[in-house]
Amino acid sequence: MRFFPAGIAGIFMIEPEPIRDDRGFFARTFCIREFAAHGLETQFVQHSLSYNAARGTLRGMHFQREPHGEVKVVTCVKGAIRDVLLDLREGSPTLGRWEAFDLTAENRRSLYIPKGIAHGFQTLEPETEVFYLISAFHEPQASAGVRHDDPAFGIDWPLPVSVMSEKDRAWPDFNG
Ligand SMILES: Cc1cn([C@H]2C[C@H](O)[C@@H](COP(=O)(O)OP(=O)(O)O[C@H]3O[C@@H](C)C(=O)[C@@H](O)[C@H]3O)O2)c(=O)[nH]c1=O
Repeated sequence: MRFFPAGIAGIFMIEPEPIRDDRGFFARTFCIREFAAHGLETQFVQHSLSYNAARGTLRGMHFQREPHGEVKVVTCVKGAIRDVLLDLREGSPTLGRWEAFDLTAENRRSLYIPKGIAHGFQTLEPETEVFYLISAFHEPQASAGVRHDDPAFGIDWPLPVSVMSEKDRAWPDFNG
């Protein structure tokens, strides 16, 4: 695997290194040793799948409050997404900054998302599936979010929103 640090500290884009032969390839997508060598979380207590029927579906921007902060590794295994990461870590030099990445079934890229980073994505194709490794258990009381169009951040989304949850429409304005 190759690990590329993003502009926001602590975020990595990860690419598999396929070993090819006549049948296709074999590629490692997670390795405790390699993650540990990069100082990354290695314990992922939940693996989850997000299926999205329509192009333009938007989920986000989500994080869990401490002490239930979660590290996530996100991979698009079918279709394509524009994935957006927003730094909400108190004291971070990039607090309030966001960064976007295209993850597709074809490019097979993953994103390593540290605690305190809000995460969201919009599907670029119908029938899109997103696979997660998550380091903490789901704690509904600790779930938090900011609106995808909060003027405090000015996130650029690629498409008009086709489908979104009521919860995600209703996140209040960010007040620092
Ligand atoms: C996230 C999550 C949801 N659920 C349940 C709650 C609810 O009934 C249903 C759908 O939940 P949500 O509406 O929160 O699903 P969704 O909006 O897809 O939530 C996800 O969004 C992206 C952007 C992330 O970064 C993820 O960490 C997660 O927050 O699944 C779990 O049981 N475990 C989980 O870990």
